Amino acid sequence: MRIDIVTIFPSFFDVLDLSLLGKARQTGLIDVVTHDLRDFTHDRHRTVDDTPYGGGAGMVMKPEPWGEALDSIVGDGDSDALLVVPSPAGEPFTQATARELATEPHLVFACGRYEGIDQRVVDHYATRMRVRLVSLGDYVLNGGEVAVMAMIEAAGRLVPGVVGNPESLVEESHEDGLLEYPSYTKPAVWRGLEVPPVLLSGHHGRVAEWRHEQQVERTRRVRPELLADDPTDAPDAP
Ligand SMILES: N#Cc1c(-c2ccc3ccn(Cc4ccc(CN5CCOCC5)cc4)c3c2)n[nH]c1N
Repeated sequence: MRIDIVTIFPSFFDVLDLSLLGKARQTGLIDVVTHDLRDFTHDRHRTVDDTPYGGGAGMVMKPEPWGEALDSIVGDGDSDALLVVPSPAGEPFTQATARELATEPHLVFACGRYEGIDQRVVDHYATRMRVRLVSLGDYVLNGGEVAVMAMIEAAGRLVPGVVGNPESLVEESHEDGLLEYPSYTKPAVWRGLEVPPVLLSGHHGRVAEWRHEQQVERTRRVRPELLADDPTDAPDAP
């Protein structure tokens, strides 16, 4: 997988050299390249923003640098790459979105700042490639970098070979539509708190049953809307 990130803060993504994704980069499973948007400006101040047409607070990111930056990545014709634009107005980023991104051979992330990117950038590239506006959640960040970091981590760990034990990806929160069960390790008693006895029983069937019950109970308590599609698990179900 090739990942290109356009941002005015390229060093923000240096942390991707660490941990799982660092190893994935070293082994060539995931190739991440950052591009400084200011390298695609031509004025002395390397200007990337200007005042909004129609008035309003804040500044909007100019289309010209974005056009030059994105053309340098995907060329000036049609592209098979997927352009992902973090935005408060985007579709919700979910585990399903992460799974979809993990199948893409080439992702290009456009990290906006200020009040966002001139709309014509999205409109122009939508004529030449797939473009998805995606939101990390219903809160306002100062730019796209934090969102892109989360999206790369969520999708990157699903790329085959990145996570050592693929089985660990199966029983995770949201993978099966439920929140994860509680986990325990040694010691068997800690500050007077015991590990649930079923987990010490060695009976795999009972352990699996208990873990699923915990998932359903936790999901019903914390995220009942995730159960709404399955009336047998819905809250107060008969
Ligand atoms: N993913 C994600 C995000 C983002 C996100 C993503 C990308 C950028 C680029 C700039 N910003 C700052 C910003 C602040 C406020 C607003 C709203 N105003 C715009 C002008 O009209 C009035 C309303 C927009 C942009 C960003 C925020 N926030 N929250 C998420 N889940």
